[in-house]
Amino acid sequence: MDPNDKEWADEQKRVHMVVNEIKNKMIKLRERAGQIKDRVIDIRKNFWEDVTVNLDEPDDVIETQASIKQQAEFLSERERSHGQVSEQLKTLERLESSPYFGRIDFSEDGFDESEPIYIGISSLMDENDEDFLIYDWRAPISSLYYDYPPGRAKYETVDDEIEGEITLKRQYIIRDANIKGMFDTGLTIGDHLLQAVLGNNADTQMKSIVATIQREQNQIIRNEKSDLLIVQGVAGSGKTSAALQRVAYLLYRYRENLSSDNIILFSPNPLFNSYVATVLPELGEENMKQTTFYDYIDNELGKRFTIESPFEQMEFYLKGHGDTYEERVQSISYKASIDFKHLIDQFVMELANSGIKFRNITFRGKRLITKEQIASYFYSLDDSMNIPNRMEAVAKWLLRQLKEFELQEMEKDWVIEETELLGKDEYLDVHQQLEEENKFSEDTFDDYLREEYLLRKRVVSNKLKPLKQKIKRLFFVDIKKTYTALFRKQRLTNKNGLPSNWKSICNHTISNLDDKYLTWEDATPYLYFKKSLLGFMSNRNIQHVFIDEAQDYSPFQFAFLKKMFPSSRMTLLGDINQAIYAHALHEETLLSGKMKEKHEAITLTRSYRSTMPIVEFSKSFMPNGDLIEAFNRDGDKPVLMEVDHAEILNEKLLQQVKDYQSMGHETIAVICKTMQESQVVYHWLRTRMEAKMMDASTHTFHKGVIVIPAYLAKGIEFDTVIVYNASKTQYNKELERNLFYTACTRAMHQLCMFSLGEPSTFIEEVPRDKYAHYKVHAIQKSSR
Ligand SMILES: Nc1ncnc2c1ncn2[C@@H]1O[C@H](COP(=O)(O)OP(=O)(O)OP(=O)(O)O)[C@@H](O)[C@H]1O
Repeated sequence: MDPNDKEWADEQKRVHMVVNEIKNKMIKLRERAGQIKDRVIDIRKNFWEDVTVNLDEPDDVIETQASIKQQAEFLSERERSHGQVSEQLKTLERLESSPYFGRIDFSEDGFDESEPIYIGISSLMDENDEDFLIYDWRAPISSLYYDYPPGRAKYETVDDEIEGEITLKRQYIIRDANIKGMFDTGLTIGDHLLQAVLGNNADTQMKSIVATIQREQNQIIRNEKSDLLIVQGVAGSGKTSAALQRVAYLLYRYRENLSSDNIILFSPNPLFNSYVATVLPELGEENMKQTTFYDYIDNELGKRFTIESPFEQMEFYLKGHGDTYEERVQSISYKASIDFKHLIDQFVMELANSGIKFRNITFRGKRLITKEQIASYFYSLDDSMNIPNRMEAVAKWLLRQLKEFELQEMEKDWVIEETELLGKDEYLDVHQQLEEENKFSEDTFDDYLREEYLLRKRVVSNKLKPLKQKIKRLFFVDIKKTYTALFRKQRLTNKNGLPSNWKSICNHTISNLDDKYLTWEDATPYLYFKKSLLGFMSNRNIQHVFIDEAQDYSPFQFAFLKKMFPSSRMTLLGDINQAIYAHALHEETLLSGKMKEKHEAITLTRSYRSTMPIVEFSKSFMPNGDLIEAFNRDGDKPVLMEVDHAEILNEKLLQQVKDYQSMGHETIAVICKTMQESQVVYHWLRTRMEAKMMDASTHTFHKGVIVIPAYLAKGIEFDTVIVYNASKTQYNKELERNLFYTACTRAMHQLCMFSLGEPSTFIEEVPRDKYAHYKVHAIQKSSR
């Protein structure tokens, strides 16, 4: 639409009117914030003046306490409302520059007039608080905007379905209260706007997509019915974006009962956490809890074990050779399976009758209760109780035993000696206690004995405290030894379904456990086993669990998470084509459509991240690639440069990076296959230009030239991608197909692949017209 149109002028007038209203509201709110702040300062200053303090009689003490409590509540209520007003101000500040991005004119059946609905990141009422000037994008009526082209349409309210006709659908780009662009749109939400958004440079932080959410993405965002929602979406189809806008939607929809603390997102790596950190705050919401599955496990087991990270496991896998390589691949695959979980469950059932290993309870080098006594008590308990409940009963029994022991121990010489070593404070404390308890005792000798008694009690109790705490934490169960017994026992079996190298796998597992080392494939089963004995203490505070890159979770890991969050709704998002972990090779991934649990599945087939030529190229070597659809954004064909010397490769790489920089690209990723390769490339590059290395410990994402292994680039995107060595020797095995696909699909605008020698078989599968192929024999010379 043209800025000279009358309609444009009218719309601009409305923007000014709305922005004026926002400004007025801000003035009023600032005034209110100031008043509340003054009041808060006032209350803090005069806190004690307004409290009646009287400690003469017990009744007076109670009254004083009540008075203090009341005053404290009054203060925190004021502080809370100050917080709320500040939040409202922040939202208005966000609206001030760009109050809305969309409009639909909707005429509800049964009403004559069609009403314009303006949609923005938050609602805004008019001066009299009667009419909506802006509707929040998450309001029920706003779904019309995302779901329908002009014509018949309907939306659901909490208890009704409203039908009618959309007579107009319009999009705006508004910056600093000026309309920069305005489009009337048809079927999909603004190709124009989407083209503009996707054509921008990559950012180090993900952006919100509320202005251009597509219909199929909206289905994910607003899904309220499913307890388990599984999204299979091709690379760049907006899975992560949809997940984050879904969090914002849920926080709005259930704002009475749901807060960001009730939502957890499992993300693929620490870098990803910072990459997505700004989306929710941009939408006026707080971030949900975020963790990686590794951090979650490490938090539980990291004190007792060194735990291999999934990336270390990946490095092992990608090396592709070694004496025990095949055996370990088998082990990874089996330990990821539900069969292995069944094996553990079966073992736990047997342990209910015998076999759990316990630890002796010792104190000052002396065995107080032997492991045999504990075992005998445990197995004497009613076996209709489950194991964790029996463990709790054992803990209580042990604490009772300790209490008896404590009384006996008080008489020992060492205790008397230690009372002499107690500090002045302890003496004073005991003296005071005695004074309170024996206020009117006049017998000094008696008082002395009592004092001594209390001191001895204190010495023993202090000494026993750590032991009691350990008992409460059920440390008397020797989990490692019990778990090891599973493999000792198992290595004798040769059942169907077990890997052919099972005996050897068992031996390796035992030796790792002895060394307090957990491989990544062992970590979840071990924790699952531990919790099967000690109790899951499931996290009922979490109401929604989001798992991004869900294809990388094994069926065992998923079953574990279900058990940890039994009452939570789950949203799993992933792409089977990006499954790169070894267990995914033989085992089903969560997204392969064979999930047994009741679930709803949504498929996203359209890729928004990369230009059409990049999508066309990368889908050509993927099975079912024809189901991947490219968003229509033009760009250069991917380039393959085949070189015959590592030196030439490096020189060409340098040249290519410089070319991309001169084209204005800001994030340029050199993607390698392994960490080792990345380090070599990084060391070469950084002596010639500014470059950064990203490894598993990188927590923030910066613009510039980045060297990164493919598996760490998951979930993020770059203006341009250079695949360092896309040769046949590097990308050949089936899982390497997915790794290569993941690498290529990180590119938004340009993709270049170098190949030292013959190119990867995957590239050979791509029709020749989908990429440019250059063979470079010497640095200056290149031929087509
Ligand atoms: N509706 C949309 N409007 C604007 N941009 C979008 C939309 N959907 C996706 N995008 C953009 O496409 C890119 C890819 O999105 P996102 O990272 O959410 O995809 P993904 O499916 O999680 O990708 P992958 O699995 O490859 O990591 C992002 O830059 C995102 O902003």
